[in-house]
Order: sequence, then C-alpha cells, then structure tokens
Amino acid sequence: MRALKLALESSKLALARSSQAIEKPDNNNNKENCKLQGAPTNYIARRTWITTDRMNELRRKAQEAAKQNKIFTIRGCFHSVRNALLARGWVEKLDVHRKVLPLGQMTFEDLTQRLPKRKAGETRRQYVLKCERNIMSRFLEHMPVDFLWTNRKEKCDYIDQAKNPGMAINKFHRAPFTSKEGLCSQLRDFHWFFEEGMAEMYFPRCYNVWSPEELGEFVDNFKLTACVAYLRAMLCKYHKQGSDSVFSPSGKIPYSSIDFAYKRLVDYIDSCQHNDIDYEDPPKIWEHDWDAFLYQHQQLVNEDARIQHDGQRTLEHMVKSCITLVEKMKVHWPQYSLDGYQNLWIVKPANKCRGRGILLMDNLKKILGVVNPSIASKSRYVVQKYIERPLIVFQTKFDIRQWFLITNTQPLVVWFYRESYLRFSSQEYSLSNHHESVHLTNYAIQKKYTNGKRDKRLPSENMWDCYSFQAYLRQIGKSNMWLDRIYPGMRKAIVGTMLASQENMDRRPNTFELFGADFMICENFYPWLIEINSSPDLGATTSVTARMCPKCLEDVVKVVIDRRLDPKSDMGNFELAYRQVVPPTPAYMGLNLFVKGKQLLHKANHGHGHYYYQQQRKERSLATSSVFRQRSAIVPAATISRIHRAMPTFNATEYMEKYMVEPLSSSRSSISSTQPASNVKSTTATTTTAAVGIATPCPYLLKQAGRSITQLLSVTHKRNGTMGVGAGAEAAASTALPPKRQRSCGPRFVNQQLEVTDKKFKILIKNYANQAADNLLEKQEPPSAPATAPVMGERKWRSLRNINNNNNNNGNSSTCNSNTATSCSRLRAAPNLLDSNCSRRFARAKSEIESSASLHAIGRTFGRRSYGPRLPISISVQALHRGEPIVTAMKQASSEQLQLQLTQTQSQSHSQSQAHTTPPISPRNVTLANKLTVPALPTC
Ligand SMILES: Nc1ncnc2c1ncn2[C@@H]1O[C@H](COP(=O)(O)OP(=O)(O)OP(=O)(O)O)[C@@H](O)[C@H]1O
Repeated sequence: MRALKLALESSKLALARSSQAIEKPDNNNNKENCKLQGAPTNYIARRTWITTDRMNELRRKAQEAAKQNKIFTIRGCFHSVRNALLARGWVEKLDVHRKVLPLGQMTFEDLTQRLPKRKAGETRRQYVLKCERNIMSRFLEHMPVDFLWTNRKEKCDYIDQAKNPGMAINKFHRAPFTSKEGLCSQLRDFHWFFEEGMAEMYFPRCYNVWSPEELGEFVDNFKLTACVAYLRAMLCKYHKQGSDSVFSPSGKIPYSSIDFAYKRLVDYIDSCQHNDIDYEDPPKIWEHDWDAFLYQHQQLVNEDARIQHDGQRTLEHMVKSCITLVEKMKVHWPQYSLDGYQNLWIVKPANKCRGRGILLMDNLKKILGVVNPSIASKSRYVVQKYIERPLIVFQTKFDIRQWFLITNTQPLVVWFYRESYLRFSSQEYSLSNHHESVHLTNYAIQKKYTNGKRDKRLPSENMWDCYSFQAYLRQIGKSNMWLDRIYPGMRKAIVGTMLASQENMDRRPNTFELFGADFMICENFYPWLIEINSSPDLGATTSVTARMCPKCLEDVVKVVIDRRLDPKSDMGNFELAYRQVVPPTPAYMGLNLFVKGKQLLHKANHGHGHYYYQQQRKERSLATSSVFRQRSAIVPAATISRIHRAMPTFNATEYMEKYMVEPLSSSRSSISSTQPASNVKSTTATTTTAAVGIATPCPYLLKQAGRSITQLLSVTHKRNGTMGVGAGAEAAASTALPPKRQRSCGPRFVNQQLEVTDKKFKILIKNYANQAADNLLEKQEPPSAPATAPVMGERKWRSLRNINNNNNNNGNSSTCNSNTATSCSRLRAAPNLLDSNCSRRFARAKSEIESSASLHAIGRTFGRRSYGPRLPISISVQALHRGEPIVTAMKQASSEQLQLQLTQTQSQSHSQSQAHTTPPISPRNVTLANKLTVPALPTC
C-alpha cells in the first residue's frame, strides 16, 4: 500500500510538473512560447482555440479529477455512461493513451500533437470538445484509472485493479452463468438455494450433453417425456376429436404402446414416491422397444396415425386410468406446463450467442447425431427442453429481455431493473414449422427476416416495452399477472441464479456488472429463464431500445457512483432485489485448531508414488477425454458406466457386503456343518428335508430368501396392481412420500398428502438370517416345516409392514386377518395405547428399532434403485422428512438379544402354530421357511 501511495504521489507530482512546463511560456505571447517549446507556427495558426489559458484550465480540471479519484476510461461507445460521468465532474482517460511518454517529460507539443481528426458532419464545438478530452487524457497518462467501463474482459484490467483496489470495473472476471453451459451446471443444484418468496427458479430442464453422465440423463428424460406426451396427445385427440380420430381397427400403432407408456409413468411415480427402493429387478426395457415406442409417438403426433383397436375392449376404463395417471404425473413432473405433445428439444452450441447454430429437434437419434457425432468435434452443445406452450401475443412468440445489476458478490447485492422489453418473432407461431424465424425471438435472428402475415396490432419493429405488454394483459383480462406472477417471478429467478452461482464468482470489491436475462412466459404466466447475457445489447436498434438503453446506463451510474456518496440518492429504475445478510463472525476463542495428517499412499505403490499417480491421471483423462467419448458412442448406460470405471469410486454397499456378508456366509457354513446331527435326526421327515437346506446355505439361497421377503414386504408398492392400465392406478400415488426434487427447476407443488405424512416412517424389514440368528434358530428351534413355522413374528411384522397404508386401514378392523384379529382386539382394548393403529404401529416399530441392537440397519439414498445384494439383516427406514438421515448403520447383532427375541418368538408361535394351515409371514420366519423349503439348490 505504501509503495502504491508513493507511486500515486509521484504521478501527481509529474502532473504538476507538466503543468509548470505549460505555465512558463504563458507569460509571453503564444507564438513565441510555442517556438520556445518547438511547436510549429502553423500549428497554432490552425488551432487558434488552443490557448495556454484554456490549456491551463484543462490541466486544473485534470488535476482536480486526479485528486478526487475521478478518472474514468470507457471502451466502446457507451455515450450515456460517458455523459453521465462527465456531468459528475469525472475526466476521461482515453484508452489509447496508455503510458506513451516517460513520466514527467510532457511538453506543450506532446499535449497538442496527434489530436483526432475532424469527422465529416462534426460541428466545430463537438470537435473542440473531442480535442479537449484528448488533451486532458494526456495529462492523465500516468494516473491510475478509478472507473473502467469495458465491453471485453482483459487480464491487464484486473491486474490494474489489483494494484489500485479503489478502481471500479464493470465486468466480473468469472460469471459462469453467462454461458449456456455454465448456467446449466450452476442451476443443477439450485434447490439448495431455494428461499421462499426470495429465490425461486423456473428453468427448462437442460443438459450439458458433452458430459456422458448428463447425456445419459438427457436420453432418459427424453424417453419419459415422450411417454407423457404420448398419453397426453392421445387423450387430447380423444376428447377433442372423438375416439374414431385416435382408434381404428386398421390403426398403424399397436394398442400395447399405451400400456408401454402407462407402465413407464407408473414406474416413474413409484420412483418419485420411493416405492422402488426395494425392487430387486427393475424391469428391463430394451433399446429396440424404446425405438419402436418413440417412432409410434412420432406417428401419433406428427403423422396423425391411429392406434389399433378391435372395438371389443372398452376404452372408457383405459381413458379414465390414463387421465388419473396424467393428473398424478403433474405432481411429480414439475415442468409439465411447458411440455407439449411433440417432445421438442432445443439444441444450442454451448459457447455461441446471437442464436447461431441453434436447432429445434424432436428425434432422439438426430439429436445424438448432432451432440455426439461419430467424428470428434470441438463444439459442445447443451440440450434444453423446448417450451412448446409459450404465451403468445396475437399468435406470435416473444421473449422478455430483463436487465439486472450485481454490485457485490460477497455479500451478494442484486439490483433489478423495473423496465424490460419484449422481442417478437417475425412470423406467426406454429409447431409444424421449425424455422428460426418462427421460434428464435432474439433480435440478431429476426432482423434478417421481413415480417410475415401477422396481426396488425403487433409492432413492426418487433419490440414492445413492458408497459405495452401490461396494457395487453389488461386487454385480455389478466392485468394482475404482471405484478403478481411475471415480474416477481423474474426477480426471484435472478436472485436464485445469483445465489447458486455466488461461490463461483469473483470476490473482488468494486466490481459490478449489468446483465441481460432472457425470459419466456408460459401459458400459465410463469416466467421461465432461458439465458443470461454478460454483454447485453445496449444499442439503439429500435425506438424502444433507443429510449430504454441510455436510461438504463444512466441508472447504472446512479447506483454505482452516486450511491457510494449518498446511499439515499436516486437509483433511477433500479430497485434492490437482494442484499445478503452475512452473519457476524463469532469472536475468536483462542482455540488452536489445526488438521494433522499424513499422505496416504497406495499399498501397491512401493515407492513409485508419482508413477502411480500419473497412471491414475492418464486413465482418468482418457476416460473423460472427448476423443474417448466420441469413440465410445455414448448412448446406453452400460457404456457410460464403463467410462467411469477408471475413476476411483467408493461404493458403501459393496464395501459392507465385502466385509460383512462374506465372513458371515462362510461362518454360516461352518456353523451348519457343526450342527449336531442328533437335532436333525430327532425331527420329522419334513424337518430333515429342511435341515438339508440349512446345512448348505449359500449367498444365492440367502439372496433368494431375502428377495421373496422383500417382495412380500413391499406392500406399499402395490406394484402388481398398478402395472396394468387402469388396474388400481390410484395406489401408485397413495404412498405419500415427499416427491424427489427434480434436478431442473420448475414450479413447486404443494401436495396435501405430503404434508400429512411428514411424521411417518415406512419401515421395511428384510431378513437375511444373520449368523447369530441362524445359530439360535438352529440350536433352539427344532427345524420345522413351513406349515408350522412360528407365528409370533407375524404380528410384529404386520405392524411394521402396514405402517404405510395405515391411512387406508385406520379403524378398519377388516384389515386384521384371522391371524392378527386377536392382537388387534387386544390392542383396541388396551387403555394406554395410542389412538390409531397407525401411531401404535409406528411407535412400536420405532421403539423396536431403537431397542434392537441386534439388527443391522443400512441407510439408503432416496430414490435410488437397489440392484445389488443386501446385508444379512437390513432395515430400510425411509424417514419421510426430506433431508433427514434415513437410518444410521447399527452394530452387529448381539446374540443374546436375538436369542431373547427368538425365544419369545418361538414360545408364542409354538402355541399358535397348530391353528394355522398357511404359514404365517414373519421376516425371520419366512427366511427360515425359504431355507427350509428349498432343499438343495444346484448352485450350492
Ligand atoms: N427452451 C426454450 N424454449 C423455447 N424457446 C427458446 C428456448 N431457448 C431459447 N429459445 C428461443 O431461442 C432464442 C435464442 O435462445 P438463446 O437466447 O438461448 O440463444 P443465444 O444464441 O444465446 O441468443 P442471444 O445471444 O441473442 O441471447 C430465444 O430468444 C428464445 O426465443
């Protein structure tokens, strides 16, 4: 700082000295002085206006500006900014004069030579002002700039700013949301930044398809969107044009396509409600099935083909089910409002602007051909869902350009401009014509086309300011929509984007930037963010922009300059949208906190750490290099996982399986082999058969046993009921768990059911008979036939199992079957028990988990499908409160406790077992039963 101050002092001294050089000859007449200084005679003759008086005046002005830190530089034609600054006493240092002359050697000639030439049409006054600005700028040659307005980012500017921290600059070095790619990745995790009423986001789902992972996600989403679109298109046609327009005995599209789409949506809803958590084998859909379906969708939507129907089946039931399903889908498909029937996507080059290279596509194969060509190409793309149902004004599409200003990133300060303007396309909106003149509304594209046949009320220059739009909204009876939905929606989206990107922006002070965001309005008047531009077009291209742009620039100066001096000064049309409150840092308590550690080296390293590291890096870079990606023709998920294999990963399930299941199964074998033969012999013939099963346990057997239990236990799925069209479709959404957060943003839905189930748990117990349990079972309980398996566990298990559908069963004694009737009545009679079955079961299940140290528990991520084998005993507890840790891993079973439990089980079951002809269902017992009924598997 001291050095910096010294440098500033010396440059100010130089400025004073240079002024002395001019002051000396000022005592005599101009001509002589100029001769003395070596200025040509005709020079003065030509420019009689440059008197030494005037020169001294300019010098004093420059000196004053330097003293007050009011030196600015503008790159580009931002006349409004220049004029606004000049009006505030600032002096411009032209960008061309970057330290041409050595410090302190400025002569009269230096100041007056090489002045700009007079342009044609320039008045004398304008020219004089221009020359004076030029001369003043020369006075300031060695002075640091205090305010830089530039239209391009240059490294040297940020170096200058580092030297002179007081310098304000109008560009952030890093603003990742300004590229399509950056915006997409910044908003990926937006849900972490959601703030009720402050930061909300409507951003059409978008994928950086150069990344194999996101490409896979896009493909999945494309397919699912096609399923939704197919059912919607079918229903829409059915209702509008009648069944004959959709169904026909000679239809090209097989009827099974409806079933196909229906099942995919049911699966999706199941997944959103976490009902798929214990699916062992999710249905495999082959690529050729998808290809066929996507083709059928195209046929239905674009070619007006019909669905084959023999007329024997009634359509009403199917249509009803589809309507119910689509309604349910709305809850779990946040971007439902922007989807249409065509499944249109917009493919954008990641780093281009002005609409260059943008394509509209609805064919998956073609999209993949563009974004993932077989020949390696440098261009990257993002694929975004096209808003098929935008709000259109007089049948014409438009978007809104909205300015906002960021004046600080840490803490975040966002200013929102109250005015905005609309940009119309030159042709009427149509989904059958995918031409850019219809669908891309940016000015750079539309200026290439003459306006087509459109409503006369539309502006010929294809622009409206927000006031005209508000007048239009009043005309159509939606006057409140601007203030209630559109304007606050845009504001929240901007704040949300900034919060999501804050960490990746510069932290430098005195930096601000004006951004231009593009929004599209949906039919329901919600604004959807399309893009944010870092250098918005501020040229006066139309009468609308000619009025608004200079005003906006002036207002920026008001916020950035005037507010520094007076916080209450006028801010023009800018309003403060967000000012982050930073919590105070707690006082330092004198704790000496430090992290101590040692570098971990790979075991097989043997001192070749660097080599090993290099190898790893090579593998990783190969796996992620574009060439590799191109070669690997990334479509199926399997390929993607192959690419990622090189990456170091940690799979908790695998880890636990490795360290917990294997020793268990091996010890299980040893236990079985050491089992006293007398036990086996003393039992009946059936039990002998069962004993064989026990004597030869294997992971396969255990897995099979576990699977059947899982299938039995996952009652909440009601999967069988929902698989077919119209069969119990309601059940799919009956399990009211919080829906999965979508990675792309959209409207937030409030579901009544979700609120109700906040306090519920769904507990699924899967018993894979762990070592201790087996031990006990084998020692204490004589192996019995499945028909005589103990009963006690059933009640317990049922209580756990039925927790989720308590709402339906509550108070309904018919749900208690003959086995549980006793327990139900007993529970009802007990005065201290909780009011409802639900709470009783919940309480019992919870206490059971808490008290049971013998159970292994494993927490699972929401919504992930489980493919791999499970732990010996696992409890999957879904805490319905989102974000709550699901289940913590519990310790290995203590054999005493298990023994105790099982002894109870046996004693109770023994008395009841005779009464039942069917085997009672209990997790533990079923496992045992499975083991017993499978005498010997070939794989064992
Ligand atoms: N998801 C979308 N749905 C509907 N229309 C869209 C979508 N994305 C973009 N558009 C249309 O395409 C136009 C150009 O899109 P975008 O702004 O992303 O491209 P660009 O090349 O960055 O243009 P510019 O640099 O002029 O802002 C938008 O003005 C809008 O009309």
